[in-house]
Amino acid sequence: MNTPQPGPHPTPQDSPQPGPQPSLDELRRRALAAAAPRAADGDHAITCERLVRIFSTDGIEVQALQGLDLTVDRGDLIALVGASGSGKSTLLNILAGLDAPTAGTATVDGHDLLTMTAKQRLHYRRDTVGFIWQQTARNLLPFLTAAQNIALPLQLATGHRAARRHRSRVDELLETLGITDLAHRRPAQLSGGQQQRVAIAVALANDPAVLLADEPTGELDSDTAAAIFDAFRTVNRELATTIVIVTHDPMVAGEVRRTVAIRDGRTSTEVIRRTHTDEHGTETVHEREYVMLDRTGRVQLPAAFLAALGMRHRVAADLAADHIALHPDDHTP
Ligand SMILES: Nc1ncnc2c1ncn2[C@@H]1O[C@H](COP(=O)(O)OP(=O)(O)OP(=O)(O)O)[C@@H](O)[C@H]1O
Repeated sequence: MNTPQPGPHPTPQDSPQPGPQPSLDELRRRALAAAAPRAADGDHAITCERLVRIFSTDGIEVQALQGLDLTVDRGDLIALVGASGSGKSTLLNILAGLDAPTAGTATVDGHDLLTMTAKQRLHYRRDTVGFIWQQTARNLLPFLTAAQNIALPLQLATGHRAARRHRSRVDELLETLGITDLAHRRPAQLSGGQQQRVAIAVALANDPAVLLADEPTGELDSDTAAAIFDAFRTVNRELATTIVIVTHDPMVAGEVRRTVAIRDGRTSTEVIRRTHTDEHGTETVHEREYVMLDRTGRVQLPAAFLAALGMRHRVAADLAADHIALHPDDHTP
């Protein structure tokens, strides 16, 4: 509780003496310093704080991201879910370096996405992130074979100098994704699921720190979608790549350890799944839903919980040894 403390009232002597006004440059420097991201956190592949993206079209402003907070640990595999228009693709495009945020902070593998120059953004897109689109045809060049598609980002990064190294990287990715026998086929000779496997290999070619996928199973039937998710899990396990997948598919969201829900341009709740193996080797999966806690201590409680207990404008908060209890407001004036 922030109770005002009794104390001496300020007197004219206590008031700051008028001094020279700071220059515009000085004010700008202070504002930038205050807004600067905190020191890069070694454990986090992705950190977003109070991320804002405003689109202006025909004089109308849409606030697609409204102060979104998200951290993703290195090596994590997470699903981002949310209703249409909640801001999932906007977030993914920012993380991919395809779009720039309006305000807030966003750091991926130590790269500050707000202050990047156009040239740095180009390098970032090529070396730090891999991206997979929903439209299978958009991920691959139709006139190249699967192996040539995978080799292309390597050649763009280092030229043709390291051809032998490129070949072994292509072979390694074909094998990890179980598509070695498809190496010489063009996209039109592959099924949708096979094309997405090749697309994952293309996105991984330059060994990115983070792999981003926007509805990668949206055009696939459920069996093929499950197989693609298996491929993501294999890549995550074997190559330790951090993976963020936007999806509408509740089945897909149920397949990852962490599912983060976005609502109205903010992260709202997340579900963490833990697998427990007992002494007989039997596995059980435990699920727990969490709400986000931001740096100022704000939490967004699930609407269904609030409605169930009739909680509206305020709640009574009590601190216990290991939890905080929230009770409906029973205060009668
Ligand atoms: N380029 C743009 N110009 C104007 N408004 C945009 C633009 N891109 C997105 N928006 C708006 O921002 C909001 C969030 O859109 P976004 O595409 O991120 O949602 P989404 O959660 O990915 O939706 P979906 O699941 O339907 O793809 C929407 O209101 C959308 O209309």
